[in-house]
Amino acid sequence: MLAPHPPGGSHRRGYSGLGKGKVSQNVFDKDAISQLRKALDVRESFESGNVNDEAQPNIWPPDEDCAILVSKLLTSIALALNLDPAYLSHTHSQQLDQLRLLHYPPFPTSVLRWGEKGRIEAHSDFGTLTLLFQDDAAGLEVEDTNEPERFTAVAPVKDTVLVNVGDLLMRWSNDLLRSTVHRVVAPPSDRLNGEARGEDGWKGESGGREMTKARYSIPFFATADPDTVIEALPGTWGEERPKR
Ligand SMILES: O=C(O)CCC(=O)C(=O)O
Ligand SMILES: [Fe+2]
Repeated sequence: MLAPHPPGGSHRRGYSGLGKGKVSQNVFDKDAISQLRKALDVRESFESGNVNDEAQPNIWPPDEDCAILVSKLLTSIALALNLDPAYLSHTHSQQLDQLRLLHYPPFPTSVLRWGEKGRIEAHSDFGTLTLLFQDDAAGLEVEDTNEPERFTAVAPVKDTVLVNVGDLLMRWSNDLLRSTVHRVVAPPSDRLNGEARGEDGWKGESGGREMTKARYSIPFFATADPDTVIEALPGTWGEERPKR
């Protein structure tokens, strides 16, 4: 838990996990309150407030570590391209990053597999690099860069960060580094028994009662400072490989 609500009720900011809170507003008797607290509410929450409220400072997940990792990756990429090590990382000095907290609720597998509803359609990310933290729910797929429409499942690996190249870095590297088209669908393990499309949709033998479990993921999108001039990086173009 990266942004925990402080213990007690006075600093009302940050994240409270399931079963951490209990509203006891209309109960005043001490014994009754302690009795009530034994059965904690099944709820999680995140609280924030006015940025100028000094008495109640907001508590956000730290993103400094992500920015440091992005900087290290950019340094490695610069070295691999025979550039000055800081060539790319110094363009991220303003850290105009975006952190997205994603929750895909449990959903009937037949609806997801038949494509009536999706989790996230095929797309590429727009910045330079994306760090993706995912749980063990699976369902992420990447498109084959040589064969459009052919997707491969990306199995989640515990305690790892998945890195995607974004469109800006692809443009900048004159398409040497390709941005990955990716999507989230029902995981392969959720194939339906006797999978087949009935008259009323893709239901399988069980009549479409299976549920695909919830998925949580956190992408961290990095991008270059707005005054960065994006033109094909030295070494990524030449007679054989003209600038795009
Ligand atoms: O849930 C995921 O892992 C993918 C999220 C994603 O691709 C995005 O938000 O751009
Ligand atoms: Fe994405």
